[in-house]
Amino acid sequence: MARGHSELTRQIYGERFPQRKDYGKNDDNFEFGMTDYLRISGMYWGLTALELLNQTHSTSQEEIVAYVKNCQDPESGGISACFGHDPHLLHTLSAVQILAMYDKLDAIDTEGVVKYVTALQQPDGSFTGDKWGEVDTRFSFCAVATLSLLKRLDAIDVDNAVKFVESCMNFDGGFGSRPLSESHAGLIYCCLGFLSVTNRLDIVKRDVLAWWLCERQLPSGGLNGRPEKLPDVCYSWWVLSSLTLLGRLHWISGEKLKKFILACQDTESGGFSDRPGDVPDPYHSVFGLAALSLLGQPEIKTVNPTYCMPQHVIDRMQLTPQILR
Ligand SMILES: COc1ccc(S(=O)(=O)N2Cc3cc(C#N)ccc3N(Cc3cncn3C)C[C@H]2Cc2ccccc2)cc1
Ligand SMILES: [Zn+2]
Repeated sequence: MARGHSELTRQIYGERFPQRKDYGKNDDNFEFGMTDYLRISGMYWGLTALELLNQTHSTSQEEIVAYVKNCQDPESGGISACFGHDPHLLHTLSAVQILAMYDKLDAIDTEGVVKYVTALQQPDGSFTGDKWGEVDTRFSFCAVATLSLLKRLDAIDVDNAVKFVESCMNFDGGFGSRPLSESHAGLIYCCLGFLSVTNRLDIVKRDVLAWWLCERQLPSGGLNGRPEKLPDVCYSWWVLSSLTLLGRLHWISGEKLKKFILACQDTESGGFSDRPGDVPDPYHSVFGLAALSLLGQPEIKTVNPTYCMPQHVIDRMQLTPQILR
């Protein structure tokens, strides 16, 4: 099993390794400034990793909730990665996931979030990521995941949103960013997560897609995101969660994959990197842990394959995203 839980905690907060990457409160250091653009998502990655490890964290929930609240744009209702940045669907979802984990959704203007998400739906059913207009199936998932966590899926045209995602399905059963875009494991997870939330997994070519997904496994045991690409720990999550939603997790070798994921854990800090020997980070740490959870690692709490959040949070919220058995 992954080395000490507290080592990963230190990796994320850097308290015991000041010379190492400090993701902590030291807001005048270089890394802190250079990661402003992803801060609230970085918080979701780090805090979810700690929740899956059943670790309390050194930063108080009140401080975290206050930070998230401060990132909500009063005008649009959207939430940004960092105070003063533009709101975006990616970060709005991360913010709602964090608050849902702590049962503190009432700390923000939830109707403002509903207004922001609803305003991003396009006539063809798709969603843009923000006001600058980039359409991507990633944002379809962010939209319905956010609204379902707020119990407000009624605010959008779900049937039209499903029609757009269905239009992005390829001959290989996979999905891309937009119609006719190449299949990619990350987008397949987003589209299956979208269909799981909207209870429309019936439209998927189940075994054609499951076959494409299990062919992501390489001799190293690791998974890649597209044919001919290198393995990467974050694809462990995208592919495994997708196979779990399809009821086909057993189509890959869990033992070989577990060996690859553990080979990516940094022996000094406890964090996970994309590939063995690379620098660890909170993103690959949470997706490595979440993948190990799907593989049944007993020391890690059960993760929900649709939301990438602790299952006990989804249960408390009485959410029942569709999963094919
Ligand atoms: C280190 O250069 C980067 C490059 C991009 C980004 S990013 O745009 O914010 N982002 C999130 C991300 C976070 C971290 C961490 N900590 C590290 C990487 C990484 N990538 C890049 C990556 C991951 N696997 C291989 N690659 C090259 C994905 C990317 C896109 C994404 C955003 C949100 C949700 C899912 C995926 C951040 C850092
Ligand atoms: Zn990666």
